Amino acid sequence: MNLVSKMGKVLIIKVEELREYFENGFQSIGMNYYPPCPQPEKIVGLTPHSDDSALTILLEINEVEGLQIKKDGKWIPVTPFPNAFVVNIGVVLEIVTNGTYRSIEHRVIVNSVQGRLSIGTIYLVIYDGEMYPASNLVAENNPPLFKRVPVEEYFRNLCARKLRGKSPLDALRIEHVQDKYKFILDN
Ligand SMILES: O=C(O)CCC(=O)C(=O)O
Ligand SMILES: [Fe+2]
Repeated sequence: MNLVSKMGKVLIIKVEELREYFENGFQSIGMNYYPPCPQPEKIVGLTPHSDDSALTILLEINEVEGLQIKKDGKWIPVTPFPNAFVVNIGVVLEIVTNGTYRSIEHRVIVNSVQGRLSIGTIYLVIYDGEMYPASNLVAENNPPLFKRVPVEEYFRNLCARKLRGKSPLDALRIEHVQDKYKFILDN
């Protein structure tokens, strides 16, 4: 809540709205072990994905490289930093911040020498609520980029597919380009 509140303050999201979303959200924890592999180029540690959390806080326990983020179509390694967390924006915050904070696509690759250990906590919204862009971040010249969706429905759709390829977030995107063309045609 502390981290999310600070982000909300910077973006001028109403505190009540943040509470509604996050105060009774749940947190879970997961540990990942990527054993060394003699032919690392033939396998994937963790397939490319965006986190479906609000925030993910990750500790690369034994500081072995492997995490990569996709930037401008290229995979960039995230070099482990001693005693530091990696904080990832998840799709929930992307929706709430109306796209101001983006959830970045990432993956994990393995190596032939050293196993990699990480531990992540994910923080989520309340299950019986709805996800939608915060009201202060939506205006006539800044339309909502995502449709409002019940959290439960979003995660049901998410579980119906594998952790692969397009996120169900893409199904929620509102296309505004057409509105622009319509405006040009109408005028
Ligand atoms: O092991 C890692 O560094 C990343 C794990 C991850 O992306 C995840 O659990 O969602
Ligand atoms: Fe992840």
